[in-house]
Parts: sequence; C-alpha cells; structure tokens
Amino acid sequence: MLQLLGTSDLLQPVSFALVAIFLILLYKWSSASATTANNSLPPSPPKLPIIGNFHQLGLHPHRSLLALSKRHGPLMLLHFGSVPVLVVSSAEAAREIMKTHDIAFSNRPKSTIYEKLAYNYKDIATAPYGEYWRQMKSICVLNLLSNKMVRSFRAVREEETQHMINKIKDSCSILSSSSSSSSVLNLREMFVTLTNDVICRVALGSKYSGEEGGKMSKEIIKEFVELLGTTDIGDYIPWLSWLSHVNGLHAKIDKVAKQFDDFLESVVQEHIDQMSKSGNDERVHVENKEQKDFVDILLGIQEGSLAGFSLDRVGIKALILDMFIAGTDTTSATLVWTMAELIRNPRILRKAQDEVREVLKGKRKVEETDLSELVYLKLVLKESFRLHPPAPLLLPRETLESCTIEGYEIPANTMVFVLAKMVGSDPKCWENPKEFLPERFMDSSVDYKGNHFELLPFGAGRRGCPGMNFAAKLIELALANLLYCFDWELPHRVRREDMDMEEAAGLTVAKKVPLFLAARPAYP
Ligand code: HEM
Repeated sequence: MLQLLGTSDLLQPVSFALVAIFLILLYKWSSASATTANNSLPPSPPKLPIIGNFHQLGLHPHRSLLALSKRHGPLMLLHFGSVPVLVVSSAEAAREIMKTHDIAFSNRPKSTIYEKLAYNYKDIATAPYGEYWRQMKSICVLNLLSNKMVRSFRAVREEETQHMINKIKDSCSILSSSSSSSSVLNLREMFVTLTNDVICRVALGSKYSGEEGGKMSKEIIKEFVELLGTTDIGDYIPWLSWLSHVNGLHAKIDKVAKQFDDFLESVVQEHIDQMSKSGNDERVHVENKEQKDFVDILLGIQEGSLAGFSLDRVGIKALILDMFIAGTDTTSATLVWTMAELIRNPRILRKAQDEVREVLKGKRKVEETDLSELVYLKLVLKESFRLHPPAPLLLPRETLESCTIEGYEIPANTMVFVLAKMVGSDPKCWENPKEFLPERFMDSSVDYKGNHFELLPFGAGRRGCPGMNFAAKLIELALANLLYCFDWELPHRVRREDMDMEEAAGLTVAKKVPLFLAARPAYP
C-alpha cells in the first residue's frame, strides 16, 4: 500500500531535498495553466517539473487532497513525481470506479515499502490483481472472515469484551475507597488490546500481546503501521531513491520487517511443532484443540493442494500479517472516534444508553444475541464511519488499463485515491454534514457495506474490505457493553467544548490526542 506523507521525522531530509529542488527549478517553471493541455484528461492543478504536485501535500495528505479537490472537482489528476494520480471525491465518480469499471481499477500500485514489509506483495492487500490475489482472498474469507466463520468466533469476542469490562470495573473499585469511584482510562490503549487479543485468538489460537508473554508488542504494530504511512520518494522520482538510504528509511523498514517476520515465523513454527506432538507427526489435524485456528487451517491447505495454487510458508505469514495490520488499528480507531463523538454529544450518548438498558432489562452483560435489538447503536456506528472513516483515502488502487470516466480519459497505470472522508461529508449527499446525527440514517437504507457510494469506510467492489463483518460485530459488542455497564464523562476540569478532535497523520487516521474518559459503574 503506497501511502502519502505520513511519519514526519523520516521525511525531513526528503522535504529539504524537495524544497531545494523546488527552488532550483522554480525559475525554469513557466506558468502552468490550471487545467492540463490535454482536455480529455481530468483537471489538474499546476505542477512543478520533476516533483509534480508533491509540494501541495501537507502532513495530512487526505486534507491536502480534499482542499485541492474542492478547487478542481470530483475527478482530479495530480502527478507525484512521474506517477499520475487520480483523486476521486464524489459518490457518483466512486460508483463509476468501484462498480461500473471495477476490474479496470482493481490493481494496487507497487511500493518499495510494501515490497519489503509485505513479503514482496504476497499478502492480499498489496497483491497485484490476478489469480494469486483471488485465491488468497478467498482462502481468507472462507476460513476466517465469512459470516459463518465470524459467527463461530462469538465466544472469543464475548470473552475478550468481558475481560475489558472487568478490567474497567477493577480499576473503578480500586478507586472506590477514595473520594470518587470513577476511573480515568486511556480508551485507545484498551481498544488496541481488545482488537489485538481477539485477532490473535482467532487467527493464532492464543493471545500474543505484551500482557500475555510479550511476543507481539503493540510497539511493533505501531511502528509497522507508521511505516505504511510513509512515502519512499524513490517510488515517484527514481533518481532520488538514494535519499531513503541516507535518511535511514530503508534501514528502519528492514528492521521492522525482520521483527515482524521473527514473530510470524515463531508462530508458524509453534503450530507445526504442536501438530507434530499431537500424535502422528502430520500437519493435518490438531486433536487437542477445541477449534482449529487460522494458522492450523493454512498449514492444512499448504499440505493438501488447491487446484493450480500452492500456498507456501511466506504466503501463510503474509496472510496473518494482513489480519493484524488491516484489522487492529482500523477497528480500535473506530471505537475511539465513536466514544469521542458520544461524549461530545450527551443527548446521543443518553439515547444510546437508554436503548441498551431498556433492551437488556437488568441482565449482567450484553451478549451478541442482544445486538439485533440495538437499532440506535447501529445508527451511531454508521454516523461514526461517515464522519471518521479510519482509512479516509481507502487504500490506493491502480488502473490496469485505460478507461473513460465521466467523459475523462484515465490512462493505464494511474494511481487512484478515493476520498471516502470527503464523500462522507459532501453537502450534495448529506444535510448538515458536519453534525454528528445518527438519526439521519433512521428512515434510510444507506449502509456501509459497499452498495452506497456516499458511505465507503470499507471501500467497495472486488478490492473492498473482507473484514467488515468481523470488525462490525466486535465494535458493536464492545460499544454496547461499555454503554450498558458504565456511565461516561470527561475527566475533571476537561470541558466538552474544549475536546480536541484533531486527526493523527498516517495510513489509519486515529484521534491525535488520546481520549481519556472517566468510567463510573452503572450498577453496583
Ligand atoms: C473498522 C474496521 C476496518 C475498516 C474501516 C477497514 C477498511 C478497509 C479499506 C478502506 C480497505 C480498502 C478497500 C478498497 O480498496 O476498496 C480495506 C481492505 C482490506 N481489509 Fe479492511 N478494514 C477494517 C477491518 C478489517 C479487518 C478486521 C480485517 C481482517 C481481519 C481487514 C482486512 C482487510 C484486507 C485483507 C484488505 C485488502 C483487500 C484487498 O485488497 O482485496 N480489514 N479495509
């Protein structure tokens, strides 16, 4: 996944070099017109020689692209160095790209960072469109992410959510002897642990978080995701690729890739050893486990053979990698944004709490069977995805062939960004788009499943997110329990009006300032 400018420290030298180049070349720059000479191409802002439109990107690429799109329209053509980049920012254009011409837009662009981190594009998210990608995605959906599989992990979600609730209760009771029985918690920390532990248990068979043995530290995942949000300038301006050696970017990528690989290697090896121990030295069945985990299943697939497709050890590691990287940060960021919006909007928080307390009628905890009755909670989640899609640019696509969209010619090998965040706040689609108003979905069939192009947190079409159900079930269960079991407020002295809702930079856009909230048990 190529990403635009993300982590700033590594990019400082790049920025200096770019500024230098900019100054040297500026005098040569004859004033460019606001539209491209070729009228059949989408409109473009003026670009500079060599760097193209790079200088117009700030630390938050989606915001810079949003501002440029407002000026140049819903289909805009930029150039990052020598690479043409199409930026899409209306629901109609998104439909054209992800539905009408879905195959033509189903490739992913190449990137040195991804080549190194994702085993040379052997995972799903970065694999080029084709048979390998198709087989990997269907293995993953069939064995982990289908509705049936997601339902089968119900106990894991319920146990881990309960574990989180118990920890909050414990921290409240430690304080109950003091003046206040409410406990101030860092919600991001809690949610990252929850999502990590659920993914570890269903994919790897047990928890590997720092808490339970420290093999998979949250730090490695954080560094990994940060790198995904970084640009390797050499991908766009090849003769500047030496910069990434000099500024340490490549060394850092190699280090993080090795740390992650060491972890994945040990997990796979542990599973093989366990299988050998389980009796007959065959990697076919794990007798002593209640349910095979994803790694067991993948090793089984490796042993057998799918017609015309072989899954090797690297492919297995790449698949597990995707589950962590694509599933953890996105899910925890959504939980944080939703709780932040609820606390900013007490009427909505009250209404969601009244609903869950009315439905539960004194039960001890929310179970998944209760979720279908929590209608308002689902509207809250939709509204959260509309205003805070965790991947505001989705993942970049690339055109496989040239095609015509809304009368414009889009060349083959063009990188494509769909601005889900901008589409979600387009006044043409949404009334009072800046307001957090779950009621807007009350009598509307619009949902986030990829059929309504004004709401695209999970993308759509062939390359759409396969983890949507997996994520939505966990988010709903966690939210319902948090609202049922506790009353929430801002810590002492923090005023609602002063809450900082700024976004952090990066591939997954999390809340920049951590969300600290005080929890008070709703029931003794
Ligand atoms: C709130 C949670 C999540 C959000 C908002 C999200 C969002 C996205 C988006 C926007 C894409 C790109 C779609 C496109 O190009 O059209 C994507 C792809 C992907 N997601 Fe998710 N995701 C979430 C959770 C998950 C989970 C839990 C998993 C797996 C455990 C997962 C696995 C993947 C994979 C494998 C891809 C690549 C698909 C492909 O290239 O064919 N995601 N996700």
